[in-house]
Amino acid sequence: MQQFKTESKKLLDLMINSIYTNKEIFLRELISNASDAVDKLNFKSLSDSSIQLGDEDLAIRVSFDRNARTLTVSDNGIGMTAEDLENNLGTIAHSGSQEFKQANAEHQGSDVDIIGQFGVGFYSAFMVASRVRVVSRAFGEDVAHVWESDGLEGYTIEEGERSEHGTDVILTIRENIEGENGEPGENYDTFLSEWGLKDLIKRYSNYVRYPVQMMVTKSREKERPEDVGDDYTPEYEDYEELDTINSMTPIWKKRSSDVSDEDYNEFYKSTFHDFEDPARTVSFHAEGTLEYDALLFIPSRAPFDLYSKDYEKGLALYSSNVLIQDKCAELLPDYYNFVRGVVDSQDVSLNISRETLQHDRQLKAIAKRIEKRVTSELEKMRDSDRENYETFFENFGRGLKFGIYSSYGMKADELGDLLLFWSARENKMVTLAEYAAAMPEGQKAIYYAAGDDRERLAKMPVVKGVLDRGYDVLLLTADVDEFTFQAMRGYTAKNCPKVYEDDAAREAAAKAVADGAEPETEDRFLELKNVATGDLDLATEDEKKDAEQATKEHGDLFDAMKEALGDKVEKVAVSARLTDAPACITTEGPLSLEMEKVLARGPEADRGEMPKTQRVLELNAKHAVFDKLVAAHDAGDKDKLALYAGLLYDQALLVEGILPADPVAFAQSVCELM
Ligand SMILES: Nc1ncnc2c1ncn2[C@@H]1O[C@H](COP(=O)(O)OP(=O)(O)OP(=O)(O)O)[C@@H](O)[C@H]1O
Repeated sequence: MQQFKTESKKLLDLMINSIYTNKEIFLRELISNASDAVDKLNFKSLSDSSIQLGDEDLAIRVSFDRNARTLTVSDNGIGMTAEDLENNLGTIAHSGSQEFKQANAEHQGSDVDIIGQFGVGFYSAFMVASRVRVVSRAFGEDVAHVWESDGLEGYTIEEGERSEHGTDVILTIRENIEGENGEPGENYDTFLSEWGLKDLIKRYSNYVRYPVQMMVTKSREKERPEDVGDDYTPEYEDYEELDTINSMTPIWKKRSSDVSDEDYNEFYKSTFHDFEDPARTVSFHAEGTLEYDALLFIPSRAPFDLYSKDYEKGLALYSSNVLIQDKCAELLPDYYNFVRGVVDSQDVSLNISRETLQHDRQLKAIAKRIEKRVTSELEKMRDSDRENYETFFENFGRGLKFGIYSSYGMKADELGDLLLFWSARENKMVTLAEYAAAMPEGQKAIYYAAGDDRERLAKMPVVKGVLDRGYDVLLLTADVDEFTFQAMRGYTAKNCPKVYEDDAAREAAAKAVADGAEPETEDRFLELKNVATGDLDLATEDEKKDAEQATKEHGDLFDAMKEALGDKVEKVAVSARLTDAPACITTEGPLSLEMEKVLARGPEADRGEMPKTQRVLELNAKHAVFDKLVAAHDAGDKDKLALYAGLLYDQALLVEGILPADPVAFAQSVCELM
């Protein structure tokens, strides 16, 4: 059989320039290799008693020399022989670490956490280095070897010196490239600066299990000379000290019973840059085909940019303690975009650049589980910690409602129970289930009113009308509320009690159920009804009769008023929902006044595609104003009737929070009347 021939130069070029989107990850790759090398020696020491290692002996060191433009990553791990250098660094896509993992698969426990698998990470060094020199001495060997390459033509291996086992990877960092013609340049100097390197170590390698150390410059007060007076100003000096930069132990791998709330809170605040403790912390370990640890936080307050388009949702994704993605968006649905946290799995199949996963389905499986956990945590909070849940809902409720609306109600079953709305009767936030449970027998709908101000809504005649009949009204004040309700028909059908046409039907059904039979009477689902739209079907038989009578009697009056109002209204009619107020505006069809208002602020209005409400001017036939209307009409005073009709229409809109289309004309009409 013929062997494939590889064009190594081209392959190397591909490796260096095409795999990674982010140059800075080279440091993550070199530190991961160093960690693997230390891990291998550690593993060897566990099975070979002649090797004595103290835990504190094992470390990774990062250093740099700005003048020589070198950056060195050193470890005192297993090291490489000349043959290893040839095999591992001279062969692209040969992973000594993967081989090691396979060879020792049976004996590995949690003491080993080998990261390398593809055999390419090392070459990422050439993204930032013009030359790489590797000085390595294998454990148990007397001589060291030096591998060197400029990443273009090939490499050399020679004998060299190193005082003990381990490896130094020395990069000659490229010169900065100036930006040209508006194109950004490249600043390689950050890889030769203390803060730049510290930042990268913390970001990508914070949880590597061995210490990553670096000499750092610190400042201290100089010793005070003796006999100094009170006016002595302290002097400071810089000094250098070896610091461990990474925090090593991933808190999410610890059992939650071993971690204090304070530690979780501290971790949350420092990692996700919040100054308040999280409202909830959830940590769990998933087992099965895909094993992973997850640590999730529900913040106490919304970040200022939560609703801006720059906000990025996502959880940090780690594999073998190394950061793969800062914000893996696929792990969270949009409506849980506020959740922060970490997922760490050794089992996920990474793509070669270690920047994403190869298999979507693994992410999907994790995301599903996370969603369930967040939902149940929120339910727990809703039921046992209502005050904090209300704060949570104030912060993040809009996203949940939007989740129902934008999924066309598909998410209503999951999210519907988490919603809270203001109850006008109870004067507090309630869930739909709580509303339904408190309904008096015979109530056929969940009533709501929508507008931007709760106080104003509570005073609306149509709201009072329903409250007076003994039914609670939910006061919705968020833009998305009514749109969400429209997507929740399926929710009430499934999750709320059934309702019947009348008492007799309900009693017949209850009796049938008690007798163990199928109820013959038809039930229907509890509708969500805006108190200012359509027929509320609340009038008593007497009221209905009165309304019919008034309609018959004053048909001409209504026609005349409709004529005066023109296409502002569909019709003028007798109201069955008003008690004290003279008139109100209601709508027919699916669009309410509030929805029209919301849409007028959105892109539909800019495109000139605004749907219009079908408005009805409803009159209270028992109000003194009605008598005035009748009198004006009977006297044939068309002008007066038109004036009254216009005024009633405008003031009814004002009550709804809508300014008259022509405020000047409205003011003039009021004066005329006076
Ligand atoms: N510091 C080191 N000490 C000892 N061996 C090393 C060191 N760095 C690299 N190696 C060897 O070189 C091999 C190739 O390294 P490289 O970074 O290219 O790939 P990898 O770490 O195996 O896989 P991945 O591409 O997934 O990171 C490693 O598998 C390891 O055997």
